[in-house]
Amino acid sequence: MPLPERSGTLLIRGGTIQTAESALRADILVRDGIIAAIGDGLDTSGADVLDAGGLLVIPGGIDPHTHMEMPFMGEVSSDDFRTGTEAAVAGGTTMIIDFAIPEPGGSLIEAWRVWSERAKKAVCDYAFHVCVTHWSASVASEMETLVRDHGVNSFKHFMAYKGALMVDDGVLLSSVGHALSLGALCNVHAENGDAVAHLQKTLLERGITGPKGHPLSRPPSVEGEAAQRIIAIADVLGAPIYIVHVSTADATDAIGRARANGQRVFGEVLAQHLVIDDSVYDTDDFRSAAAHVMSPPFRPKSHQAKLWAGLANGTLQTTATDHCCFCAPQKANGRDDFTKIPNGTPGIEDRMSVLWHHGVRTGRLTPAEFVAVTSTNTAKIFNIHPRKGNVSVGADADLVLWDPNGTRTISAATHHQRVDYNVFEGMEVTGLARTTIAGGHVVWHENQLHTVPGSGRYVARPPFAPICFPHADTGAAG
Ligand SMILES: NC(=O)NCCC(=O)O
Ligand SMILES: [Zn+2]
Ligand SMILES: [Zn+2]
Repeated sequence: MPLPERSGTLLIRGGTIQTAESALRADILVRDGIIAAIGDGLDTSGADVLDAGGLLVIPGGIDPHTHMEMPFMGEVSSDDFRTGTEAAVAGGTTMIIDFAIPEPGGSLIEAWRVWSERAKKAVCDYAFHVCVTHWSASVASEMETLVRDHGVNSFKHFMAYKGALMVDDGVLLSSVGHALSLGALCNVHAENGDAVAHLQKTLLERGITGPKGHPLSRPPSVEGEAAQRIIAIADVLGAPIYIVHVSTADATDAIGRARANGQRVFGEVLAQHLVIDDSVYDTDDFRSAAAHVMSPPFRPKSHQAKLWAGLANGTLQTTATDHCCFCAPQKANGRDDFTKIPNGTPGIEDRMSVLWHHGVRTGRLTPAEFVAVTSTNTAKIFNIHPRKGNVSVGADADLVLWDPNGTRTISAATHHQRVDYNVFEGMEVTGLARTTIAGGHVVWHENQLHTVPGSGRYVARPPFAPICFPHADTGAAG
């Protein structure tokens, strides 16, 4: 089928609309980037037609955790906002939330400006969590400005990376408490950074300098302890909290207990952690082992069942990729010292297929749950629903014509990510994006990109997401 012109009006005909709630056979009329009508027998004069026969029409994926062109560990991650978002749309993701990270001791607003400049070449919509890496009166005041004037409703904290991004409990208490008063949600990378630093030192002293030392320096209990600690801090303050890249049974259980007690704790899991285990470090091939160095590291396989169950039973709500690419020459910085290997793995192009193949096709997730954990729940938690993560009249036309039976083999040889390996290399997956529509325009169709750098828009996110701040939603005293 030929590619429709960028005419502004598009009819998606013959598909089954799959949302997080239901499946419905209906056509969709898109006008000026917005879903204008849903139904049969729509007035479609002048519209370009996309045939969705045999396909599902789903909300475009939202990846709430990416790091495009991020300076980190002496390098800059290799996918920029153009290449990274092109890879995103090729895989059915139409929005990312990246992280603006201040210089040490620096301004949060300046970081937001720097990242806004970098993101101007994005081909799909984007937003930023802003990182809090230190505490002062000016940080508090900048958080307020970011929420009020810049559409930021989430702040990120690292409990790991001692001597760089890590914050202590005092900073966490101040920041989470302040964010609560602003109606903003705090994100946390939960690993005990002191324990990691201690174990790294001990391992190096014992002569363990290769990538095998990486998982040994970050055992599951390091994540479990930090998850419990931030949950306790949030409980003390009565604040919601969002834990990024949950990789262990330990942290999943901690979130489950907190939620059972009524705490608003949200958990994110990465596509990579769901299907790849720690056997990737069990090799003397430095390049291959270093390629898999990310934090938290890949875990013993036994953790994966808990992560999948967490997604299915609602303990974990979102899936992400922590897309953070470093090529082999960058990873080689740590050839003689695993603590110097830039941490991060790619994933943005393959998250949706991996989730469909290993989630839906195995019966772990229903198609509705797939939509919930790939877009809708993220849109609700970060307060951009129903504009995003949704197929309804008035919503943004970020849509994917999803082929539930289409098959492809994942490979760095064919992917669009600007990185020289793929952690899912050779994996044959069923379920793929035939066509991706971002902001009403076809950006991926029949295996071809049709993107326009700069067509992505910044998405301002208002504070007090109802799912995080139910008191604010009802008007009751909080
Ligand atoms: N995850 C990772 O290894 N790199 C990116 C930074 C972070 O999210 O911790
Ligand atoms: Zn992290
Ligand atoms: Zn990250």
